[in-house]
Amino acid sequence: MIPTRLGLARSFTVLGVSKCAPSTQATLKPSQLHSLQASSRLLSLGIVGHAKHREASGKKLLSEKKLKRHFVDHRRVLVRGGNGGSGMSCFHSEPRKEFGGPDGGDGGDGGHIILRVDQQVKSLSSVLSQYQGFNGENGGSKNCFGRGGATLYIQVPVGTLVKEGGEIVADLSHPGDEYIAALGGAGGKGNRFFLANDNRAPVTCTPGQPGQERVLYLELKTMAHAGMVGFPNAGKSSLLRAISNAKPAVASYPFTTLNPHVGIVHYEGHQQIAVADIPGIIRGAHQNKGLGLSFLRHIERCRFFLFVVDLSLPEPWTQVDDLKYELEKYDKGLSERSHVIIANKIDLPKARAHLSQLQAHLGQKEVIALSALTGENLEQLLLHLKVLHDAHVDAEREQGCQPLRW
Ligand SMILES: Nc1nc2c(ncn2[C@@H]2O[C@H](COP(=O)(O)OP(=O)(O)OP(=O)(O)O)[C@@H](O)[C@H]2O)c(=O)[nH]1
Ligand SMILES: [Mg+2]
Repeated sequence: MIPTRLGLARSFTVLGVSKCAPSTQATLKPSQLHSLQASSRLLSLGIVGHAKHREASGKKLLSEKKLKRHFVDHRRVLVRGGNGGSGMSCFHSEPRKEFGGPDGGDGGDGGHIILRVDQQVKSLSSVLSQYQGFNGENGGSKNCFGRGGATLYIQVPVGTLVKEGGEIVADLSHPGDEYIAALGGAGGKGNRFFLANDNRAPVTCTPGQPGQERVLYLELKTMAHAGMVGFPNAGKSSLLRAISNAKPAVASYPFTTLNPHVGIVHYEGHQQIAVADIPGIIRGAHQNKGLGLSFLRHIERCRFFLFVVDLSLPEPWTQVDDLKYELEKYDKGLSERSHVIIANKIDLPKARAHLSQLQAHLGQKEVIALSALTGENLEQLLLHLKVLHDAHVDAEREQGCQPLRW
C-alpha cells in the first residue's frame, strides 16, 4: 500500500499571490520584483498563518523514519506475461451427422503486463517483486474459442525509468504513459484451423505459447518543476512548508529530511508549480559523506533549482560554491541549469550583514533574502518561481515538447 502522505502535497492556494502574480507580472525581470517587497509583509504573515493553521487541524504525520520505510525509489521486478490457452482437437458429431468435421476452437491469448503511470502513486513501494499475467483459456468443442487473459496493470509513479540489462527501455514521465512490460503468449490453434481441401479431418491442434518473461529494474526520479538544494539545516523543509501544503519534518539537527518531498504551489488560473525538497548535502557528499548524493536523482529532472543558503552562517557564498561543486560531481553541467539563490533566515542577527557580503560575492546573480520562519519576503520567491516556470514552459513549447504539468 502507498502511504497517503508520502510528502506529496495537495492543493493549497496561495491567496493573494494569485492577485499579486497576474500573468503580466510573471514576465517581470527578477530585479524588478524587488519593488513588490514593500507591500508584501501582510501577505507573508498570511501564508505562515495558513501553514500553522493547517498543522493544528492536520492528521498525525508519519515520522521521517517511518516514511523512509514506505518510500521506495528502485525495484527489481520479474514479469511473466500470461500463457496462451491451448487449441482443442475434437469433431462435430450429432444424430444423422456422424462426421460433422473438426470443431476444436483456438485457445485465448495470454494477458499482457503493462506499466501505467498513475499520478496518485508516489513511490514504487506498491510494486511487487514478481508478477504473473493472466492465462488465456483453452479452446473448446463446437468451435468455442478460449477467452483471452485480462491485461494486468502495474501502477507506477510519474518519473519512473524502466531499465533492462543496464539499458533504459522506457521513460514514463507523463501521467497516463504506458509500457508493455511483458507480452502475453499467443493462444494455440484448434483442429478446425487446420481444415484444408487435402485434409478434411485434421487432428492437429497446437498448445498456447508461454508469456514473455523479463527482469526489469524500475527507478524513480521524482518529477517536479523546482528542486531545492542546500546544506542540512539551511531551512529547505521550513520553506516548503511555508509555501505549500507539504509537511516535511523540520528540526534543528542536520539531516532531518531523509526522503524527497514534493509540495505544490497554486497560482491563479489553476497553475501549479511543484517544488521538491530533498535531504541536505554537504561538501564531500560525492564521496558518500553525509547522506551521499544518490537522492540527487530526485531533483536531476527539475527544470530549475533553488539553492537554499543559511544566511546566519559566516561566508554564506561558500555554501553556494560547495553545492555547485557537488552537483557537478553528480552530473556534469547540472550546476549550470537555471537557478536562484535563496538566502534564508534573514530574521536572525548578522544575517543582513552576511547578505550584503553574499551579494557582493555573487555579483549580478539574483539573491532572494527571506525568512521561512517569519514569512518575510516569501512573495518575492513565489513570484520568481512563476517567472522561472513561465520561462520553462515557453522554452518547452518552442522545442515542441509538452511541459511538465501537475
Ligand atoms: N530563525 C530562523 N530559523 C529558521 C528559518 N528557517 C528554518 N529555520 C530553522 O532551521 C532549522 C532547520 O530547518 P529545516 O527546515 O529542518 O532545515 P533543512 O534544510 O530542511 O534541513 P535538513 O532536512 O536536515 O537538510 C529548524 O530549527 C528551523 O526552525 C528562518 O527563516 N529563520
Ligand atoms: Mg529538511
